[in-house]
Amino acid sequence: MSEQSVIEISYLNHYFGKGSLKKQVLSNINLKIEGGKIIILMGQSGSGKTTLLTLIGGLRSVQKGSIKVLGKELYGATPNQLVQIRRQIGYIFQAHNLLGFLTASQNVQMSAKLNKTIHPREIKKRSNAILEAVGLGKRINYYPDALSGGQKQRVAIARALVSSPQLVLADEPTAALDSHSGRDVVNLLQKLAKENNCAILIVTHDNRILDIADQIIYMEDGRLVNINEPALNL
Ligand SMILES: Nc1ncnc2c1ncn2[C@@H]1O[C@H](COP(=O)(O)OP(=O)(O)OP(=O)(O)O)[C@@H](O)[C@H]1O
Repeated sequence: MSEQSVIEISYLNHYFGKGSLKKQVLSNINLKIEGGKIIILMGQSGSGKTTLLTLIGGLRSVQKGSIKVLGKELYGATPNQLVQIRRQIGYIFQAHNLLGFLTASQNVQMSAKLNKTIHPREIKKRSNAILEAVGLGKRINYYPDALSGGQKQRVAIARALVSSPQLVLADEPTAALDSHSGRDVVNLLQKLAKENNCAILIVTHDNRILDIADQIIYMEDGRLVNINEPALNL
């Protein structure tokens, strides 16, 4: 799938509010992301990064324009179709959202269960194998409270990758981490992404992780500006 677009966005516009309070937050976004690529999305606070990420992730409805994710059009998609697409995407957020009453292994297994492609008998084995791969082999039965920030974020990565998604969306995955843990987490993300030929779109303010990107794109007032073409808008 490496040459095919995992994300294809054309003339996407998005608005918040109604009537005189209506405000345009995304303007004519066009973007293609291919399989296996790591794309970093940067931009000032309020420029529209999270709005774009949540639209791509099927977490809000497309109002105008087109977003195709893994070949499926999100514009006009029914809630049921959006659920199906969401199951094919791995999400990693700043607040890792682990369930405190489940162990690391159970948190990962729960995500794996949602993906009907994994045989029930394989779920535990796969979950523990991926925790091993992120360096938590000795912590699989720990509850989140007993793990450090970096370890929790590794569980979140394991959870996002357990079903081998072709797309991972990460919103500020290193924001809560010190520089050492942040570096570990992105190195891991890069390694696992390349192994699984998975595209990763990362929203970040963290300049220390830019080197892992195949491409860096900037957002300014709801518009995309490619770093390779700075004359366009900067
Ligand atoms: N639910 C909402 N209702 C109204 N306005 C919103 C809503 N969510 C975001 N906005 C506005 O849309 C614009 C884009 O917000 P968004 O969160 O996408 O920016 P961002 O680039 O991710 O910012 P940050 O880096 O601070 O997370 C901002 O002006 C914000 O105030």
